[in-house]
Amino acid sequence: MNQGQSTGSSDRLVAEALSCVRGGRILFRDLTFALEPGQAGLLAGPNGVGKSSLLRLIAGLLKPSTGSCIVPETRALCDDRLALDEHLPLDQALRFWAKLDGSDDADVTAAMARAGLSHLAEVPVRYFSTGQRQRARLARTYLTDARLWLLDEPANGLDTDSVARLGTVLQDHLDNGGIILAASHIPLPIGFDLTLKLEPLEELEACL
Ligand SMILES: Nc1ncnc2c1ncn2[C@@H]1O[C@H](COP(=O)(O)OP(=O)(O)OP(=O)(O)O)[C@@H](O)[C@H]1O
Repeated sequence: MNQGQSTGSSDRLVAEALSCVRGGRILFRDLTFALEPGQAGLLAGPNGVGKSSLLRLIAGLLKPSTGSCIVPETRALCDDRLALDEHLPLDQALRFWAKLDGSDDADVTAAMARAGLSHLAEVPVRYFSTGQRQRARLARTYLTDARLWLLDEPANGLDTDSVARLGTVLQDHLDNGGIILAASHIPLPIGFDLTLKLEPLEELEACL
């Protein structure tokens, strides 16, 4: 097997001939694409086709089976894992990460406002509803100053107003030179420069 790499950093996201095998199955092969600062890419395709795997691979959490990837040095992955201490009120849970990221209290306040969660700052995260938890995940992403945002179903559980608010924040990120790669079954209210439609492959066995 030709082991792939996820190495190098730049202002751009460049994926070269990426392939991914999981559980003995080829999910995708020879995927090549690039996103420039200010550009957004949409990952589409049916359940289980490998969208989340591709995001994790670009985040550096999975190794490609073949190919390589050059990514901005700072990247944030927002997926269904809630990396916040559920026993803490939201503002304290976010402050924990702010300290590690070198952000300050004003950044925490701004991230909560952008996620529409200012009124829940003092509520323990464990009491949050489905949509509020999703907005808390997004607030954690907004708190980073990562150039590349990797968003896995960012609109899951959001009401109409929250989807619109998400669109505003995503557009701000692009306008500031950020890059977004998002997997979403729900239409997101931003323009995409690139759509990658992943198709199920026939092979049941890895043969890379
Ligand atoms: N840790 C793992 N080990 C083995 N196989 C895995 C692992 N995680 C995911 N898979 C498999 O990889 C395939 C792709 O999963 P992935 O979550 O990337 O799909 P997806 O396109 O994001 O799907 P969805 O639209 O349902 O979110 C699935 O068949 C899944 O069972």
